[in-house]
Amino acid sequence: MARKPLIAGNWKMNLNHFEAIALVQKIAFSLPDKYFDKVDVTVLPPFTDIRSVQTLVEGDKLLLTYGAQDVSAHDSGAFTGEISGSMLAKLGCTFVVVGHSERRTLHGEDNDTVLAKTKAALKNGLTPIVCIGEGLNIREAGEHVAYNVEQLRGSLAGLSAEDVAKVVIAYEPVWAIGTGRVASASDAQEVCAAVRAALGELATPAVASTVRVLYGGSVNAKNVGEIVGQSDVDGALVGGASLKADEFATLSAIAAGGPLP
Ligand SMILES: O=C(CO)COP(=O)(O)O
Repeated sequence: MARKPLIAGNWKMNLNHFEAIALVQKIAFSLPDKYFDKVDVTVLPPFTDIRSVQTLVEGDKLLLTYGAQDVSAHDSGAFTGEISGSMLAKLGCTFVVVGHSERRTLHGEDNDTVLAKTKAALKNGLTPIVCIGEGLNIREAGEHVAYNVEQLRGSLAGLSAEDVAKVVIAYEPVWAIGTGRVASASDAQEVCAAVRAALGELATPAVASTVRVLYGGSVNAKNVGEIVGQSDVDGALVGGASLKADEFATLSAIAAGGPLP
């Protein structure tokens, strides 16, 4: 079954709400509506920008969507500093990133936490973009496929096939994030294909054939074409290049199959 590519811009901790509005306006201007038949485009700003992005997207009826970079595993209550899935849903978010390697590494999130956050997203009608990815030592030891499959299983453990059908997976090798060192297209394909096979076992092959599996790590307008050209890679989770409107629009257009805007 044909899967519509998804280009997701993870802004990380960059841009205040004024800057967010300017960037979304520029992306929308650079990427005419016709592209959205062939690619889904979403931006994932910091929490403090989301209300402003919502106002712009709804007010101007933009076709791009938006989401958040994290969600609490809890519904509400005494969790200082956390943001719940229902709060994000109320702001019209479509997606939420869970288990980004920066959260796994810098904030000690393990697969159980990622699973709890994935469930919190699903419970609130948000599409979780569940991130997995190996460090350099694992890649160099040649254990990357098994490692990623294990992380996937742990992060989705016990979900029904119906719920697995609602997630997006992002394979982001840690050594390729923000380093300029992009995995080769065949490296991306190797792990994304293994992810799809594992999804087939966790749910069913029919479900696995519908789930979008993204690649992330130093994606830009120059390399996105080859990466999303792989049969099991259905788009990209883009960091640095998502902060540049022209480049993000161009790489989204390439994922749509062109022409360039
Ligand atoms: O972590 C990433 C997206 O979530 C990738 O970041 P870069 O594209 O900056 O390498």
